[in-house]
Amino acid sequence: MSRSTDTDTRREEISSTSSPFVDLGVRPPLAKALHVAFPNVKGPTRIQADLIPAVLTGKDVILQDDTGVGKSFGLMLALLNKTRLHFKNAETGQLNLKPSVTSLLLVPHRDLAFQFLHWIQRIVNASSDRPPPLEDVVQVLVRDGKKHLTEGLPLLRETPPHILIGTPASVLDLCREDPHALRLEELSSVVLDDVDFMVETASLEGHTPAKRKARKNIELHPGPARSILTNIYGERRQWSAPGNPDEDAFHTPQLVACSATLRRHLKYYFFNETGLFNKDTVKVRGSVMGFAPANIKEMEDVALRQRISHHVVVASPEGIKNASAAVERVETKEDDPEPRAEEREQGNAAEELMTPLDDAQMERERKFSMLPSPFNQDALEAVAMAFALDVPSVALLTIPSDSSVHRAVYDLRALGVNAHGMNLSGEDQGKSHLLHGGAGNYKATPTLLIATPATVRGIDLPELSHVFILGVRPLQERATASLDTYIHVAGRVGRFMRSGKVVSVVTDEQEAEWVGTMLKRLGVEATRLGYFK
Ligand SMILES: Nc1ncnc2c1ncn2[C@@H]1O[C@H](COP(=O)(O)OP(=O)(O)OP(=O)(O)O)[C@@H](O)[C@H]1O
Repeated sequence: MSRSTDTDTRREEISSTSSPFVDLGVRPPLAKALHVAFPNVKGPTRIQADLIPAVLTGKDVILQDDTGVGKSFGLMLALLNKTRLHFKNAETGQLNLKPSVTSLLLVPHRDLAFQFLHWIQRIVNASSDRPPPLEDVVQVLVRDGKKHLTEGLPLLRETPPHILIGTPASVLDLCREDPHALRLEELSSVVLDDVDFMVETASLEGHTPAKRKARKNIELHPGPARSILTNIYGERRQWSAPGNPDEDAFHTPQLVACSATLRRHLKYYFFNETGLFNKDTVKVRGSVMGFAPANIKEMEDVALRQRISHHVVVASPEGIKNASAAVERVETKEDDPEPRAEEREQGNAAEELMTPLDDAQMERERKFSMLPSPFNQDALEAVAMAFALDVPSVALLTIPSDSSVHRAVYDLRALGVNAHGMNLSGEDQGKSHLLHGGAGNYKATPTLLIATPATVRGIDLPELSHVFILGVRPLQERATASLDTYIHVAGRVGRFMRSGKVVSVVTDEQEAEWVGTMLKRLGVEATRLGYFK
């Protein structure tokens, strides 16, 4: 007789109760596996209650809501719930016995692909005592040397998964290598999470030479996501023209696009310029692009923006201090006590607070020790100090996209920080923090994960309490893009009732002022950190 486990008991308990997800159209076995895998997910968030049924209708969906409200998680559930697709045999016209890829989920970077993979893996493992092989359900295709072609492509041909998750560049590589492997136009759905980062568009306003050049540039170099979309949907406008007798015979996959930031020019591209979206597209929209709540009653699942505090710290040879415009913080009873140094003062030597590096990283360390650092050392010291005083478990540091993550890791480790480049397929680099239960886990060695703004979009690390941002200044020329970047980077904290701090580290008051202006546009102001002057 087999021993019963906690998971078995939980599955039995759940089988006798109905799930609010079932009311949205989620099949009971999936709802049951969801509750076993994610016991904290008791019911849908407000946006999921709209989004899941919308995706399940099969119509096109455009979705916009704040960061951290469950958009990606809801998309994953809807895609898992879809009926498995079988392509028709091109010669006989009969449905193939072997199932095909049902949905293609395009994401802007590899770590988001791995995050989805981990979520799905957890649900698959909870689905039964003998779960199906993971590769039947989901596969990830990211550029990793040529591995996506030498290993990913043969696996995809042999075992087409229900959901294929990939970056646009890797999917385009695959389609060029073997145009028949994926049969893009026959898929059931194509989903773009964080679409604005994958499909580049330029502002429609203004006819300055710089703006004209930006628009021309996009035309000449459309980028992989645009190429894939044109490939699949390029003829849609022509076929869906009113009065076209063949309109119904023309199948294209459902198109779903989602982000917290959807600017007007992107919508124009989708609806007016290209006609990629169908005319009966469902628009799912929550609160949009700001940190100030529009309506307090609606804040229940809108990531509780008040719980993110924003800080601007000026680091210079004269010392580290709060920006002069920063205001005193008004304490609320939910606020975390600060600083947290006492939780960290367990008598640990600095070395014990470091998790080891792998061989490649060690080799890099040796090289870096011979070269001067490109980073402002005052700024790094400010990060190191705030990390030591205030971070209980995990923090994130974003550095400008043209800087070296490896070098930042090296420099911060030299300052005693347990720093790692973020890589959600590696344990110390983030994977182990992906599925943890959230705040309160102070036992693990505190870790600072380092990444560029582009590679943190959509990432959800439940224990994350702090985001440090270095190098806001280079983004100045493109104010709207900078604002969107800030929204996505800052949105890694303050998710699902958790609090969090966003600390922009700048090197002079002028830069601090610029950040202050940007915060004003978001409806918030910088508050002082108690442990800096
Ligand atoms: N219904 C739910 N109940 C409780 N927690 C949930 C629910 N749905 C999602 N979550 C959790 O909320 C977190 C954020 O979800 P998700 O990443 O989907 O947000 P998002 O809106 O896509 O954010 P972003 O715009 O930053 O990508 C995840 O940790 C997820 O496990």
